[in-house]
Amino acid sequence: MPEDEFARAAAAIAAAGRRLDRFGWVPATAGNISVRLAGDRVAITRSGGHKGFLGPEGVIQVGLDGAARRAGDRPSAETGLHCGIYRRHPGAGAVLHGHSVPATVLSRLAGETITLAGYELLKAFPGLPTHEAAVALPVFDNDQDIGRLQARIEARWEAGPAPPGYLLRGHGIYVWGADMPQALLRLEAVEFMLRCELEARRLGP
Ligand SMILES: CSCCC(=O)C(=O)COP(=O)(O)O
Ligand SMILES: [Zn+2]
Repeated sequence: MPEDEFARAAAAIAAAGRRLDRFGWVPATAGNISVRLAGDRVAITRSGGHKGFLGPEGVIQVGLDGAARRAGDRPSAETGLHCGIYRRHPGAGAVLHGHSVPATVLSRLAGETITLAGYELLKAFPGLPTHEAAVALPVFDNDQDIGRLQARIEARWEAGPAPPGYLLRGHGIYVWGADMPQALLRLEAVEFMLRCELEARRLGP
């Protein structure tokens, strides 16, 4: 029943918000979280709420075009990025966006990618059975025009295979998975590796 599906998705989103908040990845009202629903619908956080304290009204429904299903609802300002992921990657079932210190700082220092290599936790990414592999996370310049930003992201996806995540310069990170547990696992793995990269830079050569 669609209402049960939405209630389950809203509960998973609220639990994920509490988890991201515990790590300090959604300061102030930063971050947004979504789950794909049947029938080209998406459950997504309302804009402007604290993602660590999501109540029953904190999650709403949009279509895959990003439009709110209920008049007057204001979905996340970054809904277009979530819907862009679901449209392009049919296997995506949940999307997480956070503003951690490592993602924010490293994306400011990076070029077009951040390469994570030699970490055991790379195994959390699809198709990487050993720690000897590498993942090149795309880094896009931030843009308040979400449609324009999404067009640049799609152009990158058109250019070839890309990992299930990217960074926005000086802003934060997007990661997705087949479902919420997989999205959380990937986000935690990549955040751990970004923290290691930041720590290594502090220590110097
Ligand atoms: C207060 S953070 C600025 C907006 C942002 O980047 C974000 O992640 C939260 O926006 P939302 O509309 O999803 O609350
Ligand atoms: Zn954001």
